[in-house]
Amino acid sequence: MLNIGVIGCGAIGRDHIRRLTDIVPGCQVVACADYFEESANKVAAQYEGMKVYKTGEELIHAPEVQAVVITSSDPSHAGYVLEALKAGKFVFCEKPLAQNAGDCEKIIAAETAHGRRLLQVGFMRRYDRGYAEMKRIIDSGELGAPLMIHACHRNVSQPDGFQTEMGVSNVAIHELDICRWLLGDEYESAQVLKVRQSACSTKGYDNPQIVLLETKSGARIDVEVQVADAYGYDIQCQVVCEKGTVNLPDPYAVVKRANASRSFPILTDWKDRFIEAYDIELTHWVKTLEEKGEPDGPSAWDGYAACVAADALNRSRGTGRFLPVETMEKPELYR
Ligand SMILES: NC(=O)c1ccc[n+]([C@@H]2O[C@H](COP(=O)([O-])OP(=O)(O)OC[C@H]3O[C@@H](n4cnc5c(N)ncnc54)[C@H](O)[C@@H]3O)[C@@H](O)[C@H]2O)c1
Ligand SMILES: O[C@H]1[C@H](O)[C@@H](O)[C@H](O)[C@@H](O)[C@H]1O
Repeated sequence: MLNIGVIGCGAIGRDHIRRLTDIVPGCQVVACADYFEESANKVAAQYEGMKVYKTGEELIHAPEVQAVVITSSDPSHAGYVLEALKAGKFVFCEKPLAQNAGDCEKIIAAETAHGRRLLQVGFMRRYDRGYAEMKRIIDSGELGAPLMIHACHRNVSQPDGFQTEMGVSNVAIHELDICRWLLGDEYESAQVLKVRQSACSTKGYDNPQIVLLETKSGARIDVEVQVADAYGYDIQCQVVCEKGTVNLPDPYAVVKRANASRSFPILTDWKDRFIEAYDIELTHWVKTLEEKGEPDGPSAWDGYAACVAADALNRSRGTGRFLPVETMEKPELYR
């Protein structure tokens, strides 16, 4: 039985605690912490024997905690990951791995010093059945080489404090990971464009933005990033290959026929849209720790590659130019 401590008791922290308790076999959440102690106390009160720590650092070093799940806000990720690696503990960190590529490099240095993997990054889309089937078809070669990806990432709205850069570093970071995974390719250059702005966002951040990427093999990717669309949580992805295309399926929904129309609901929350992917992701994580003694899901290198692209995109804003996406040499541990 793997004893887990969770740092961050907000939306996804609570959701992961629920699934680690009710769905995922072979583990239990024994501790939690949150910047607002009250949030952690409220969560712990719902689960028997769950201990609350005042700080994330105390939780990481608690002797009963064997693995740490980081679900606190983006700026806190790198510090907690480094602390967990210092303690030699397994760590699952929600995306993004860090706020910039430089912090990811520190994490890579800390993990490679151990000589084995301890960290997995929460790029759960790799565990979604739709994306997995798209990858299987692309990898089979039956459609020839992939040439282009057209994707879009639409959220209903954003909380206060959301900023333009987060449209890339927090939101499109999922596409930055899934596109290089689908194509088995790396990025060469990147540019973000501002387009005609939507009246749905009046809070000072750019919406929509278009993320453009070119890969090393010359494939082109465009991602519409709409962080306040006022209608639903809508994730689309089409990979165009030489001899055909593959599309991400829409989530299961019953079609209703009434009042002279056919209709089906569109989800509004990422929790529901990727519920199965999160379940599979964390089940796989716990299973591999138990069976192999280390994780095999998205690595520090994957977290880093996405952050390098995100940094280039955010630097490109307003320049009208594609900027190079340059990574350091890939350490042996991640090959
Ligand atoms: N993989 C996914 O699809 C997915 C989905 C949602 C969120 N996330 C990621 O998970 C993280 C949390 O997102 P959320 O939607 O739950 O946000 P949230 O705001 O609902 O929750 C964040 C929680 O972290 C706490 N917190 C903030 N700074 C902290 C610190 N330094 N130490 C301890 N606790 C701290 C806050 O008090 C809050 O309770 C974000 O990094 C986000 O990018 C990933
Ligand atoms: O933190 C969330 C989460 O990662 C969702 O999957 C994404 O769609 C949202 O845009 C983001 O804010």
